[in-house]
Amino acid sequence: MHRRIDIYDSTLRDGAQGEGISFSVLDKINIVKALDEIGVAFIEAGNPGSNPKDLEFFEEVKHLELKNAKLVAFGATRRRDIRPEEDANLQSLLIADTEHVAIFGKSWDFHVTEIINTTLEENLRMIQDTIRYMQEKGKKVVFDAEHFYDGYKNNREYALATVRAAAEMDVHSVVLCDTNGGTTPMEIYSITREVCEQLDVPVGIHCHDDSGTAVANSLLAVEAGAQQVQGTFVGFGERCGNANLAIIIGGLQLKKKFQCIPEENMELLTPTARLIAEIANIRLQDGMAFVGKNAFAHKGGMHIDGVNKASHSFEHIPPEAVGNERRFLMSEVSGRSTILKKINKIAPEIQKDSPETIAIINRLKELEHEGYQFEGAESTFELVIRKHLGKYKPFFELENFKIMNEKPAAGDQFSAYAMVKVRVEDAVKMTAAEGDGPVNALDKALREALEGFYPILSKVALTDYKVRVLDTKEATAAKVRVLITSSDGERSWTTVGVSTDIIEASLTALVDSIEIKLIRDIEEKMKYYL
Ligand SMILES: CC(=O)SCCNC(=O)CCNC(=O)[C@H](O)C(C)(C)COP(=O)(O)OP(=O)(O)OC[C@H]1O[C@@H](n2cnc3c(N)ncnc32)[C@H](O)[C@@H]1OP(=O)(O)O
Ligand SMILES: CC(=O)C(=O)O
Repeated sequence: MHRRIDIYDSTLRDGAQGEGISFSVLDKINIVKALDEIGVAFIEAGNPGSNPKDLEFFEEVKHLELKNAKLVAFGATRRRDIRPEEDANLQSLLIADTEHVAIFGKSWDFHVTEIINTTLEENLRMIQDTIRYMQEKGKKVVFDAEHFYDGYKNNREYALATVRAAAEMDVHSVVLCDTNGGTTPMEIYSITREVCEQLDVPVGIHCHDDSGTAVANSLLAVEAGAQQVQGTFVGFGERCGNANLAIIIGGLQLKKKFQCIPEENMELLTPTARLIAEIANIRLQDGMAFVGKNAFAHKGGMHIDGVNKASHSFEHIPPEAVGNERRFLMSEVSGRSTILKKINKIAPEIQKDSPETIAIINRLKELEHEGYQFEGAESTFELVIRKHLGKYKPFFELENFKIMNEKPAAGDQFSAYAMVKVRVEDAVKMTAAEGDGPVNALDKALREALEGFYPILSKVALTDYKVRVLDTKEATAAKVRVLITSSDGERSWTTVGVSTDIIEASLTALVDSIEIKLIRDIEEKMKYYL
């Protein structure tokens, strides 16, 4: 292992400056626990001078025992022309009662004279007075040199003077910020290297992603000598976001052998990223490196064939190393190896060259051509395989159904009614149900009709319903693809239907969903008796 890198997470401070992000005190506490568990060194947990919620949080968080991370409260240097003890924001920082505080100060001469409207000399005094005051109060100070790289490019001597002013005070670290996210990777490397050579205190890096290079910039800053990396765990933050720490940790620890978090916690990388996204109520991008749902999803037939022979043929690291998982996607670009894996779950005797394998691939391609997509709906594909192999017996027959829409809806509650007639062997049952729309009414009527025959269906609920119009030129006569996700509380599965009639497409997906549940039920029972 190379040197240790301090991971400094600002999800709760700079992350909270991202559009659409708002944490409750409990959300913040839960994120602190997750970050501590995975083993980041610092958690910049809020800006106590900004709002009462952050102050309340710092009061609450005192009761938490952290095993790895140190909490940091964040705020600006004192305002111009006043003493630190007169500055309300600095007083709030003290109330937060953390061992470390982060103080951001100006490093770009233009910001000093045009944004905070003071002199270059007063700004240097603001930096040193604030650090001294905090140190007198027993705090360890992280100094964030805001806009350092833009400042360096505009007035190198002055930018360096601001970080020297902080370093002379023997701060915990001086962090170089690419606040506007516009600095290129090689500029970051050479400027950071120069600063690291000049300062006697540890240097950190804080990048924003406005040029899409925040991760690359952070990695290069470490190569140039930075010892602390600031960012947010899944990358959200002001404007385009902050450097994504999950990706940085993956890159630094697995590829460059720096130690960012305890080695045994690397497998928490994906669960932690997903938990933080969940708490923040954002969707983690499927394509996110290391931790995204697609990071190890293989679609091309040749890739799948390669991965089955040797996983590193198309994977840069094993997914388990970061707690992620490999997925093989079913589609028209799948080869026989992928399809065979699915077929073998139902008929282990079938080989790659068996005529059944070829016939099922051809059927898959035909169906995709008609508008089906099985990537997210493998349950329907399982039924295609079963039907093709003769390993399928319908559980029921839908003899007929009728749907009525009503507008305005009676009592403003339901807008649609459905009647269905089903046959199970010689028994026939008719039911009617009302629903929030035709598909909801049909779903309810169908389940009600079948529950008498198959009580297990009472556990099934529809959890997601998506419609995609496939040929927009045809307007209302266009084909639609309906994806339905169902759950029985333990498992969820997705089925698909395609038709020019949205009701028919929904019905196909609904029937497949019910059949899959009944097949799983039989499989469970067989396992029990074997
Ligand atoms: C790059 C970064 O991400 S830095 C962090 C940015 N984060 C935030 O702004 C979120 C939290 N901020 C807030 O809640 C509020 O801005 C507060 C409570 C801190 C301050 O609110 P207000 O007193 O109403 O000031 P407002 O936000 O309008 O303006 C900022 C003030 O801070 C001053 N200021 C800005 N940076 C600094 C600094 N590094 N040192 C000292 N003063 C500063 C500005 O000069 C301005 O004061 P002025 O109006 O006297 O010129
Ligand atoms: C300090 C900070 O958040 C920045 O400069 O971007």
